[in-house]
Amino acid sequence: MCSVVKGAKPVQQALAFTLHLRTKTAAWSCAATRSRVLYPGVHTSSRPYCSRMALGERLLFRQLFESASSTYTYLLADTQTKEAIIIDPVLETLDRDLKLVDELGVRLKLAVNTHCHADHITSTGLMKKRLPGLKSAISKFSGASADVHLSDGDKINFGKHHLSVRETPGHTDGCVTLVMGDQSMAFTGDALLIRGCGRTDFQQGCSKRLYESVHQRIFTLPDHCLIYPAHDYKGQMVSTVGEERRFNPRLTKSLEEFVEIMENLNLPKPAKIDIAVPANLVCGVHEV
Ligand SMILES: N[C@@H](CCC(=O)N[C@@H](CSS)C(=O)NCC(=O)O)C(=O)O
Ligand SMILES: [Fe+2]
Repeated sequence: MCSVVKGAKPVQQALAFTLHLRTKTAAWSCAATRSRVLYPGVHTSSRPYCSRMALGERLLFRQLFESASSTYTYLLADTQTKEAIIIDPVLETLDRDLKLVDELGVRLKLAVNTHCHADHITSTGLMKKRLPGLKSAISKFSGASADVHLSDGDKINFGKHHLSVRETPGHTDGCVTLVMGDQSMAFTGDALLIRGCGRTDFQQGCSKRLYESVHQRIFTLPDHCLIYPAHDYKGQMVSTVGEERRFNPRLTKSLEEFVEIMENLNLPKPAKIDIAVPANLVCGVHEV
């Protein structure tokens, strides 16, 4: 049964985190061909863990990409019970994602958004219509409607696996990072991007809060913990906590320098912000 267990205490969480050193050979896929198609001129084949398909016993893991908004969607499932969850699915790739779910024979139980996205419309609302029984989830601080409102410490169970919810506000009030139970991987949404981070100039953004979120709630994970963000604009697919702690050009700086950097990004606003935010506040579909 896939479920969200509310309000696990930090001590309980810590006990649940049994660091599982994986000695078995994981299944890998060849990243080179796909990378060349998706990102001409960008060579990612030197980082084979980018296309890691299974991290260990009974875990199915897929990283999917939506090219118009450069969004990553993640599918995770227990290969024995077939219970699955999807993170940050995009409207434009709904059919692709549902086809994959069908082909892999997994049962999607929960569609989670890491935050109320400003650049694309989520497919969670339409996905629920196509898959009766599917529930949606988003942070209680997002202001968005969903079947489940997530809080810090909640556990999202799927089969024998779970993701722990860590609130990581700053890009928006309702940003969460989802951490695998064994802390082997973290889905950081737009809080922490690879060698970057989410902007803080709209949707209640606050650079000081984001800095504290990343340092206190993400950089405290083990160095080997894989970082899977919601976006990448340079063809990068995965990083680690250790890498970002050492090489992130924004978050290796002092708080004061970070705030200064964020105040001077001068990014154009996302092209779809005026339609995406209102739509995402109602799960991606306006009720008629
Ligand atoms: N050009 C894109 C929007 C790009 C953008 O603003 N990305 C966001 C994440 S989506 S809310 C961001 O935080 N970027 C940080 C950065 O440093 O790039 C569009 O028009 O959609
Ligand atoms: Fe965002």
